Amino acid sequence: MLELNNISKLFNPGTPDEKIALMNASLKLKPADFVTVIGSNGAGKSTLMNVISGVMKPDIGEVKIEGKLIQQAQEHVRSRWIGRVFQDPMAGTAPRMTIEENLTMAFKRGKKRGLAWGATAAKRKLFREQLSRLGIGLENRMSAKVGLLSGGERQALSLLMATFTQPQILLLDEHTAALDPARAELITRLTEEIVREMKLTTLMVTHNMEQAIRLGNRLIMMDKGRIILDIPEERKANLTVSQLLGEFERISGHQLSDDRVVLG
Ligand SMILES: Nc1ncnc2c1ncn2[C@@H]1O[C@H](COP(=O)(O)OP(=O)(O)OP(=O)(O)O)[C@@H](O)[C@H]1O
Repeated sequence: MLELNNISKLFNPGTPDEKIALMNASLKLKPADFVTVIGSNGAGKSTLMNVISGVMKPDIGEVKIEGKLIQQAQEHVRSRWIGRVFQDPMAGTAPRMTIEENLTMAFKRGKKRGLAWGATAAKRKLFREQLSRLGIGLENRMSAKVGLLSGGERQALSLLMATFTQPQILLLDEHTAALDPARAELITRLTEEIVREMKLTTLMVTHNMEQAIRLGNRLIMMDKGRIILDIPEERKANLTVSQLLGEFERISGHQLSDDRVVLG
């Protein structure tokens, strides 16, 4: 499904400010893989997401979706195949537009099959159905401006918009980190449901170690631009947070230094 081959990305190469963001990173995701990603500060997690979504071009290496090289495709073109939810609830939606207008944008981006663009009543019915899945009453507020929603509501809408057209890849970039615990729990539950129901191939960066173990079927660890460990489902199922941190230390030779780490 998604294939990264020997991706490297340096910032400010050849200067005293040189930073290795990715170094020879390779990763293959099978359809419906749900992979959680943890790592130290500056390990390259966001850069990995940026290289996949087309925000950044790698210096070297290949990005493939379903066997096709996509590194020449611009970010807006890739957004047909790739859905992304950011940490900032303000990032994925347009605040001055209504919920319905925001959903229309997401709908247009992917052009959901089988529904004519002009069929307004059918479109509205679909939006209402999708919103009611979130279970937070947004289906009754379709003409409300998105800027008026709470952070949690907005992030739920961002998640819905990112997955609306069943993207081939879903990127979740610390998407619960800026929310209070109750809202983070809601978004986590919705994520699990949507990913499972739609069988989405998903990559989720998190600072929450318990979440990294509990969610998904694979866990990868990053350090200094490299993927240092790839833990399959069987091993992940019985892992504890202290074993996970011990494993990180054993392989990287140092403790996980993450100023936003949540142990669980
Ligand atoms: N635009 C940029 N210009 C210069 N250096 C950058 C840029 N973006 C990232 N870096 C550097 O690349 C390295 C990887 O950064 P990245 O943001 O991918 O790490 P991360 O794992 O997401 O970190 P964190 O968990 O702290 O957010 C870091 O050393 C960072 O300082």
